[in-house]
Amino acid sequence: MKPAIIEELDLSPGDHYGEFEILAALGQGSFARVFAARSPAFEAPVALKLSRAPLTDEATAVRALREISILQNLRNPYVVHILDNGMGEDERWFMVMELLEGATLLEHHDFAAPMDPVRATRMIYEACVGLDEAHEMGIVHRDVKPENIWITAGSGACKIIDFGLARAWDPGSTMGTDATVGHMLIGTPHYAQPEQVHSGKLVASSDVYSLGTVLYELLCAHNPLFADEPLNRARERLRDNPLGWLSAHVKNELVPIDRYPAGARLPAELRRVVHWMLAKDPALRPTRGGAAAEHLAWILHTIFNTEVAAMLRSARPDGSNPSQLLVPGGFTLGNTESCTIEIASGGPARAHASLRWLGPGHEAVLSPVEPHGTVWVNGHLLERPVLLVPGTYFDVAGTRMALAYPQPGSSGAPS
Ligand SMILES: Nc1ncnc2c1ncn2[C@@H]1O[C@H](COP(=O)(O)OP(=O)(O)OP(=O)(O)O)[C@@H](O)[C@H]1O
Repeated sequence: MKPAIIEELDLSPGDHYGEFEILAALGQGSFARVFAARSPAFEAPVALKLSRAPLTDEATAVRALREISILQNLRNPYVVHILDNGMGEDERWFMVMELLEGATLLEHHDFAAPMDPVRATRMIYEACVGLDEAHEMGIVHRDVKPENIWITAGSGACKIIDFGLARAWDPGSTMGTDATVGHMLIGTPHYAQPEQVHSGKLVASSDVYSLGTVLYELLCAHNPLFADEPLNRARERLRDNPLGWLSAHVKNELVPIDRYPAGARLPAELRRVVHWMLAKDPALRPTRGGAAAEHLAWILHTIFNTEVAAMLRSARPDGSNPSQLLVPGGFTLGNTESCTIEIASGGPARAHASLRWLGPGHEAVLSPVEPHGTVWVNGHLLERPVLLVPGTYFDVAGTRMALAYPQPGSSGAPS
C-alpha cells in the first residue's frame, strides 16, 4: 500500500479555517487535530476536530464517517456531543463538538498512587453508562483507555471521547478482519483484551474489560497482570512491546486486587465487580457497560452513600413495595421475560410501556406500548410519550410507581 502523504495544516490562534476562527490547539492524535474555535453558527466556542490529511484515502474516510454517524446517535451525558460536521474546501473532514473543559483521565490523575475509591467507582460507573448507549446500538468503542476518558472541570463528570475506532460488533460482521485493520492489534495494547488473540472479535464486553483495567489501576496503582510491579514501571517496561502486553492479557493470571493494601481495604462487592469485569473469557464478564454500571451504581448507593442512578419505587397490589435502581438507558415495563422492569400482574403476559432515561439533567420518557389502556400517568391514560417530571406517579396494570432522580450534590462526587 502506498504510504499516505500528510499535508500538515499549520493553524495558530487567530487563523481561520472556513467559518472557524482558531482560538487554541487542544490536542492531536494520529488521525486528527483538535482546536478550540469560534464560529458564527454557534454562540459559545466549540471544539473543531480536523483530519490531518484531506480525505483522499478510503481508510480515513471510513474512519471519519464512522465516528460521525456513531456520535450523532449518542445522547447520554457521558459521551462527547457532536454539533455539526462537514468537509472543508481543502477536502479535510471536520467535526464540531461541544468544547470540553478539563483534561483526559491520563492527564488528570497520577497513576502512581491510588485514587479515592468513591471517586474512581463513580468515574468508571459514568464511563460504563456512556458506553452502554453505544453498546445498546451494537457499537463497540474498541479503544477505551485513560486518554479517551475526559474528566470535566468543576463537576468531575466523565465523558468518553474518540469514537474513531468504534464499529458495529454484530456477529454477522467481520470484526477484526476488515480492510482497515486486517489482523493487526485494535486499540491500545495496554488496555487490549485476551479475545484479540483468541477470536479477533471485539464485543461490548471487550470495552468492559478495558474499563475494568482502568478501574483496577485507579484503585490500587498496579496493573492487574503484573503482581507487585508498580503500574508506571510496567507501562515503561512494555512501552515498545505491544506483543508483551497482548501475551500478558492472555497468559498472566489476574492478580487479585486484595494483594495490595489499597485493594484489601475496598468493599468485597467492589472487588468482585472489578474481577468480574476482568474475566479472561468475554462471556463471563458483564455483557455491556450497563450491566457493570448497575452493579457499580448499587455499590455507590448502598456502600458509598453516593446517589448516581434513579430509584423506581413501586406499590404492588399485594401490598409489597419493591424499589429498583435504574441506570440511564432503556427499559420495558411488563410481565414477560424480556421486560426489564417487572410488573406484578395477573393478566396476560405482555409489555405495557417503555421507559428511557438519558441520565442526570434529563427527565425520563414513558411511552405506551399497544394496545393502550393499561398505563395511567397522574390519573390520565397514557396515549403518547410523556416526560416523568419530579412528582409524577404512574400506574401500570395495578402497580403504582414513581421515579426519584438522583439529587445533585448528594454525594461524595468528584470535584
Ligand atoms: N471535545 C473536545 N473538547 C476539548 N478537547 C478535546 C475534545 N475532543 C478532543 N480533545 C482533545 O484532543 C485530543 C485528540 O482527540 P482525539 O483523541 O479525538 O483525536 P484522534 O486523532 O482521533 O486521536 P487518536 O489518534 O488517539 O485516535 C484529545 O486527547 C483531547 O486532548
